[in-house]
Amino acid sequence: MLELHRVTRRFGDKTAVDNVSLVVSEGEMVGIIGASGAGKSTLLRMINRLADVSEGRIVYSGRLVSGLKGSDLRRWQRDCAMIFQQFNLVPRLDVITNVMLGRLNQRNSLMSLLRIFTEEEQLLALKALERLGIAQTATQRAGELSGGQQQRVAIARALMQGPRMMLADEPIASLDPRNAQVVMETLKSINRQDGITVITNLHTLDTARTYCDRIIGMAAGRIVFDGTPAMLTTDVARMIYGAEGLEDAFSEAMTSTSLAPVRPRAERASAKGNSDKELASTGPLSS
Ligand SMILES: Nc1ncnc2c1ncn2[C@@H]1O[C@H](COP(=O)(O)OP(=O)(O)OP(=O)(O)O)[C@@H](O)[C@H]1O
Repeated sequence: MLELHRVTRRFGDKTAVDNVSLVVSEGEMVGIIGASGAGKSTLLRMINRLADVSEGRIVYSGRLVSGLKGSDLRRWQRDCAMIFQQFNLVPRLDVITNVMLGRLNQRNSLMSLLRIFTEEEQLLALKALERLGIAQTATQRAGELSGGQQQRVAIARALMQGPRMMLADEPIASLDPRNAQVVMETLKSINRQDGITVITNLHTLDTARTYCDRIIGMAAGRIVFDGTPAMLTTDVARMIYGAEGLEDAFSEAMTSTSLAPVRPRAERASAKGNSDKELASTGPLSS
């Protein structure tokens, strides 16, 4: 169980996250929504300890995460994998090496420095890529892949860490609706099949509603809504986004997964371009 107790983060005189308390149970799939600047990224970054809390405590399974240092902190960051909007891969390295980099926290520094990976690690990386339907890209440079493929490589890298929790900071914000859908289905499958807790920041309401069991709404650094998708009415959305932000939250121009009803794989494969090849190879996750 992850617990946040009265967590605040300030940057100078700006309060990005304001007195947030929250409990997330093992195996939940939680979406965090809110207007730009609401504090969603800062909240996730504090959980992963990419940012420190200014006040308050973060506890996981009884351990004070917000106080961890050195190897304990590295172990936590391995248990609590994070993926980002911009994928954060090493573009000039091949895909499989990028995935194996997910093991860095678990190996000695000389082997890491020389990028020597064991056969077992290579097999694990291939398995992760296979699961995400992109094993055929293993030897390609990561920078040559489409955005949707790159995000799946990032998820494979996160899986290599053997995490207990996966944090995703706007994982679909740079993707077209169809790739966004594939990535969200992947996260859902990781949550359902592996029992990994997933907490993801999302821009649009429909995506949160479709994929998450629980939605947390933030505004001005505070939690203003915490409930099921069914409880997320238009009035609640107005409170989260403000009247002027509401249109954006529902906007089809923003990344949304609602525009792309899943078509049979064969149909998708016969459609145009690279992204369709990619979708044709996504395996059971995209079906
Ligand atoms: N490193 C930083 N230094 C100064 N201010 C920051 C920093 N990081 C975040 N902030 C500020 O804190 C507030 C919350 O930012 P945050 O990125 O957490 O919001 P967000 O809800 O994730 O927004 P977006 O959806 O645009 O990513 C914003 O006003 C932002 O400008």
